[in-house]
Formats: sequence, structure tokens, C-alpha cells
Amino acid sequence: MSGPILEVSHATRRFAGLTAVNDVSFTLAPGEILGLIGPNGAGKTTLISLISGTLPPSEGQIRFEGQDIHQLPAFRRARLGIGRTFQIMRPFPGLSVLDNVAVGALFGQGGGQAKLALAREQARECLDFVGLGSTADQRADSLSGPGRKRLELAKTLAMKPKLLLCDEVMAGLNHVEIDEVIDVIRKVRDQGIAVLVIEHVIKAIKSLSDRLLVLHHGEKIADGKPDEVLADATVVEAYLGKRREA
Ligand SMILES: Nc1ncnc2c1ncn2[C@@H]1O[C@H](COP(=O)(O)OP(=O)(O)OP(=O)(O)O)[C@@H](O)[C@H]1O
Repeated sequence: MSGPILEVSHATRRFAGLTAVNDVSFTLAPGEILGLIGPNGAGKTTLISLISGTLPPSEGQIRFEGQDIHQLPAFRRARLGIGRTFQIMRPFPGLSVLDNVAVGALFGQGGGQAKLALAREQARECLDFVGLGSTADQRADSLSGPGRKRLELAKTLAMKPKLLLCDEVMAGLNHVEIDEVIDVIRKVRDQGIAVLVIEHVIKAIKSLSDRLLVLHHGEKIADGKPDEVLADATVVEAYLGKRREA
């Protein structure tokens, strides 16, 4: 059996007086989908920023494929195979949908030496994969909200990640669109890629995830099978109860 692809040990991140992530440890195996849930401000985005390298940890270690990476800048981690989608999508508006994704493919190949034609070919495969193939030649800024979510996924997949970090890729989507994104993420997993998904839509995250990890005030309060975690009294009190009141 292969070991974990990601090992987060005692990760902590402080901002001035606030501890956004507090002593969080977990592992993730290749081909596993881990759902990351918790109330607003619980530290979910901060945690994936510590993994992708857009924020350094105040304390703790992060290992990827057995290598310590917490000192590496984000672009080096991306080249190692850590891909991240952002909650706020930033497509290059004037470029076509295809070329937005080709930029990701070029980056994944280590930059400029790669032929643009090859990058475009790979980009087309990624667009087909996420169901955006027919929009390839449109300008990126002509896409609707759900289309932009898929574009963000396609851009990240073009970098050929071994670990995919998804920050709320289902927010604002309707039920049909959510089911389509779930299918895409399952197909990603079926390729052996490890996936960490932040999501507020409980029904979606429950059906998608092999495991759920719950953060509350920056601390891990549960980590286990979705059914068991969602029935856990501490989780209901900290997260689900508040959502029902909302
Ligand atoms: N750059 C920053 N500077 C100061 N405080 C920050 C910074 N980034 C996040 N925080 C704070 O850290 C805490 C955790 O924020 P984070 O965005 O990680 O939570 P979250 O669980 O992703 O929330 P949401 O579900 O609303 O996206 C919050 O109190 C937030 O205000």
C-alpha cells in the first residue's frame, strides 16, 4: 500500500492576535477525496493556503510525497504537483477560454520551452474533461458564473496536479450544475489524484467525500467517515446547528 501523498503536522497560522489555523494535523492518500467543512471564518481557506504555499505557516510541517515543502514558494509547490482553485476566480479576460487553460498547461510543463500548440492540445482535453469544450474559442469574460468555475478547474487540471485543492467550486451553482461538478471531481479522483474540497453545500460534500474534516475556530474538531462526522454532537453544535438557525 502506498503512503499518504500529503501529511500536514501541527499546522498553525497566526494573523496578529488571531490564530486562524491552530495545530491541525491530517493526511491525505492518492485517489482520496477529503471534504473540508466548518463555519465561516473557521480557517478553511487559510489551511489550503498553507498547503499551496500562498501563506507560510507560523508553525508546523507540510510534507508532499514525503518531502518537506513548508519552506517552498507557491510556484515550486505547483510544479511539484499541488494545484489550487481560487474562491475568487481570476481568468485573463481578453484571452480565449482555450488560451486561459493553455497558460496552465505551459506552466505545468515548466514554462516557455513547451510548444504553444501542444499546450493548446492539452488545454482542449482539459476543457472537454470539465464539459467546456464547446466554449474553447470564446473570450473568457463571456462565460457565466458556472462556466467560470469550470474554467478555474480546467486551468488547474492543465497543470497536471497530483493533489487538487478546490476552494468552493460549487458555490452559487444550482443542483444540476453541482451534480456535474461532482462528476468531474470524481473523474479527477479516478485518475489517482488526491482531492481536498472546501464546500458549504453539505449534501454535495457528503456524497462526494471519502472523509470529512471539520474546522472550528481554527481547530480540527472531527475527521472521519462523512456519516459519522455529520452525526457527531460537537459538529452539530459547532456547525450544522448554526446553519439551521441561519
Ligand atoms: N490575511 C489575513 N489577515 C488577517 N486575518 C485573516 C487573513 N486571512 C484570514 N484571516 C482571518 O482568519 C480567519 C479564518 O479565515 P478563513 O478565510 O481561512 O476562513 P474560512 O473558513 O475559509 O471562511 P469562509 O467559509 O468564510 O471562506 C478569519 O477570522 C479571517 O478573518
